[in-house]
Amino acid sequence: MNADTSPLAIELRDVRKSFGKTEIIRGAHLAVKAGERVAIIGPNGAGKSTLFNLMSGRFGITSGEILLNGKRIDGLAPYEINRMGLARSFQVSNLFTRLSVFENIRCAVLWSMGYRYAFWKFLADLDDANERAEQVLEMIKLDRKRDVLAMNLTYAEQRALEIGITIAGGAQVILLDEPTAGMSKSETRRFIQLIREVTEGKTLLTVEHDMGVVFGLADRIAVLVYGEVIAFDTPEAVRANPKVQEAYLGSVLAEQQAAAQG
Ligand SMILES: Nc1ncnc2c1ncn2[C@@H]1O[C@H](COP(=O)(O)OP(=O)(O)OP(=O)(O)O)[C@@H](O)[C@H]1O
Repeated sequence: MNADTSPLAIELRDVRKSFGKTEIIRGAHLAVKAGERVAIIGPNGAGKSTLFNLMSGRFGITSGEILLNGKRIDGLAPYEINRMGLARSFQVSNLFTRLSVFENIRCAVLWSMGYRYAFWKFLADLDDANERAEQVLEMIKLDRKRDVLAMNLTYAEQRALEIGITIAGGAQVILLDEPTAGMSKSETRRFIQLIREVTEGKTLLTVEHDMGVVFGLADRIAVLVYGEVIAFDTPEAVRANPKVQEAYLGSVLAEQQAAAQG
């Protein structure tokens, strides 16, 4: 019996999702504890991004249940799920490129406060929003770039700004879709550290292809193959799991090792 009684931050119960006649998520189960860092890995097309889209409410599920902090969220709109404490980043850039770094963060903060074009409310909230935006800028180490337009940042800085936008509202469950994609090795190393810092004490789920990032960041790894979670365990246990070796890791590790040597 499992003696660990930590509360669950996010739970998937027999989740299924079809696009037309094709079932992409085929009875996925996952139970992530509050404060855990989890990486979701798996072959291309396994359904990793789809799983994120289901958790964040971008797509509706076909059947099953998704719970956030013990409450059902399947069927809710993305903004409702966000206000309940789940925020996600996207593979594709989500920045306002013609706004400054500070304004990007402040927009995200105001949005999370439920600001909806009410001018009196906007004025009342502005001091709080400014303060929170400054805190986030420091956390993502872009305070010295606060007035730079987002389009003039380096690629790695833009990715950091995206993380800032994702955490701006104070969500406790953070979903990051390939946060280090396209970065050099040294940028990736620094970025893993940044992710660790800004998600300290929060629950983190990442979709990730880079095994260095996965093994450097995750407390537990979920392996998704053809829309099913075939393993969910510590990095060591996942690495040693023959089912995972056969379905995915064996070939990926060999490829990444060859690339590192070549
Ligand atoms: N909106 C959609 N409509 C139809 N099919 C979709 C849609 N979104 C995803 N799919 C299909 O679902 C499958 C899983 O896609 P998904 O992007 O979730 O995989 P993934 O594991 O994230 O892949 P990758 O590692 O390549 O990013 C793919 O076959 C994809 O074509």
